[in-house]
Amino acid sequence: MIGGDVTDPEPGRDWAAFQYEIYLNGMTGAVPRLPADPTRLEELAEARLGPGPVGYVAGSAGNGSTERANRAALDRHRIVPRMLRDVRRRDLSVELFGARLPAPLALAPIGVLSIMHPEAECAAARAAAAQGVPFILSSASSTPMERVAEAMGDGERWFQLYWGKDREVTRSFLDRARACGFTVLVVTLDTPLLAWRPRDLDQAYLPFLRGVGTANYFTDPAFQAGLAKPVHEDRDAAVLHFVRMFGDPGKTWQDLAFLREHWDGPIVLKGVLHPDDARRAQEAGMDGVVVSNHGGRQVGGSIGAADALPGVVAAVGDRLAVLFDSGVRTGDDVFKALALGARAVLLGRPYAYGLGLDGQPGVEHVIRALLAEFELTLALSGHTDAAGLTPEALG
Ligand SMILES: Cc1cc2nc3c(=O)[nH]c(=O)nc-3n(C[C@H](O)[C@H](O)[C@H](O)COP(=O)(O)O)c2cc1C
Ligand SMILES: CC(C)CC(=O)C(=O)O
Repeated sequence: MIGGDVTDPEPGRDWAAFQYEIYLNGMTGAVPRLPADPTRLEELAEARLGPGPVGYVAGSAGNGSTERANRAALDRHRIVPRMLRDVRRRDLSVELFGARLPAPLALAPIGVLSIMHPEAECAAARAAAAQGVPFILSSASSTPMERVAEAMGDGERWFQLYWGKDREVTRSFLDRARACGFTVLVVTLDTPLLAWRPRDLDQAYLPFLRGVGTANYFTDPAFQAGLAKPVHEDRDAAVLHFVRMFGDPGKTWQDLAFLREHWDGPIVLKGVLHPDDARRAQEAGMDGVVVSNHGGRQVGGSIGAADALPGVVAAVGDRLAVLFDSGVRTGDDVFKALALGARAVLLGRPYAYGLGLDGQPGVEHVIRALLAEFELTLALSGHTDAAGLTPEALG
């Protein structure tokens, strides 16, 4: 039986070595805990956790056409591999907001993760930290940000803000996030209201109404100040207050000045799909945008996110960091997004399924599999630097 390293790895950087780890473990009879094909995760998670929680994660706005458009847009772009280009040394690292990341990947903000696993955000954040990938903590996490920050040690952490109606709560969230060592603020623009989501409506499954995803709010002094009675005395009233204030359909571009004033670090606007909105982000002093349609969960019939990416990159790519999510499932999706001009991608639903199936190791498996496949795709297509990909790599 072969033992030891078979891939000449540089420790901690050779993502592709995961491929041989799986083969070699399998040869000793160890059954892989999760499949290598990420598209099987949803089905396995549903079998394990049932239709409510997995339906919430998998569900979309309207009839799901935006989610399908996300896949179609990525599938339409094709890689044109080049040969004989010496791809022994590969560099997946990228520079983002003054930090060097080992790979062009962060975990997308996903709220309410306790519906998938009891260790919820703490397990996902630890997995991200162990793999050197930034973890973006949702405002609607099921664990208070202080506990998640403590669980993940010195791992790179960004904070996603749901920019609600109460300024004092926003100010307090920013203060708490800063104190917890979150470096980048990700402001989600596409969720001022919750979309029409038929699957959740038919199952009457909305985590907040069950008190999940409210932990940052219920532990917040500014939020508590808006309640007639303490949370433990009237939980239903606290949930209703949360539902009423977490989104704000009244916000406009002018309001960004408040965030710029109260957050010193980089600010990234998530949910930008139009080049003019990207230009407005730049004019408002923002540092980056995430081209995203929230995984098709907000606007049915929307443009596929990868179809929106080239226009946004052309508008602001030389001045702002353009990130991408919505539909990323495989290593070749990461390759395509980078070739279209994204600096990094955010991974969404697949890591939530990995969490549901196997907690922290499940999330680590999903991250490693994605990056192994990306590194192999990069090399087999004749490229060595993630940061150097351009549209020329595509047909
Ligand atoms: C269950 C679930 C909860 C989410 N919660 C948030 C959230 O709290 N904040 C946010 O900005 N985006 C949230 N998102 C959107 C993700 O950050 C990301 O944009 C989306 O999952 C990308 O689509 P994909 O998972 O299909 O690739 C959520 C997505 C899912 C599936
Ligand atoms: C509406 C949110 C608070 C959670 C979310 O972003 C989502 O479910 O897509």
